[in-house]
Amino acid sequence: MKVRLLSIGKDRSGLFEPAVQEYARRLEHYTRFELIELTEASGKKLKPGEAKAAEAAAILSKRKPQDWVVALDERGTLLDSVALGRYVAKAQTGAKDLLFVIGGDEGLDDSVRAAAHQVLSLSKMTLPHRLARVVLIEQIYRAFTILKGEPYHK
Ligand SMILES: C[S@@+](CC[C@H](N)C(=O)[O-])C[C@H]1O[C@@H](n2cnc3c(N)ncnc32)[C@H](O)[C@@H]1O
Repeated sequence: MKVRLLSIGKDRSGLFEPAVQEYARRLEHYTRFELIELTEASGKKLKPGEAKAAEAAAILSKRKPQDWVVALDERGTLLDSVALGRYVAKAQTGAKDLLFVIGGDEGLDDSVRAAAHQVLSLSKMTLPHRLARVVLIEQIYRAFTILKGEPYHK
């Protein structure tokens, strides 16, 4: 299976990128994995709603027919790590790929949530999107170690 993690905008602080790259490297041991970064539309002098719609069009153009789209949103469903592992296993069994999507400063457009197979919350709190990205990639890595019965998850 292939897992892709799509996000909007660059990590200008550089705080989280080393951790993301480390988990991306580790994930390659378990699955085909790709990080996708799309340019923020908010810097293009668009109104907030227009920026979200432009980002949504770019996000949805990356979908492939075999993808299950998982939209990250604080209002989504809270899963524990074992349940995320079960979700990954279900996708694997169904010969599906996973496309995880993290929004930009303005969040995700309704059209992305509507197109998603799952809207996933990492917490009820709002996280900066770059921090959400590192938490999510660690949880994807953890899910694969759970499926392999490895001791990483205690
Ligand atoms: C700064 S947040 C956007 C907040 C925006 N006000 C909203 O209503 O969505 C940027 C992105 O980070 C991700 N994110 C932030 N907190 C999250 C959480 N608790 N659970 C899941 N994703 C989160 C989402 O993908 C969100 O679109």
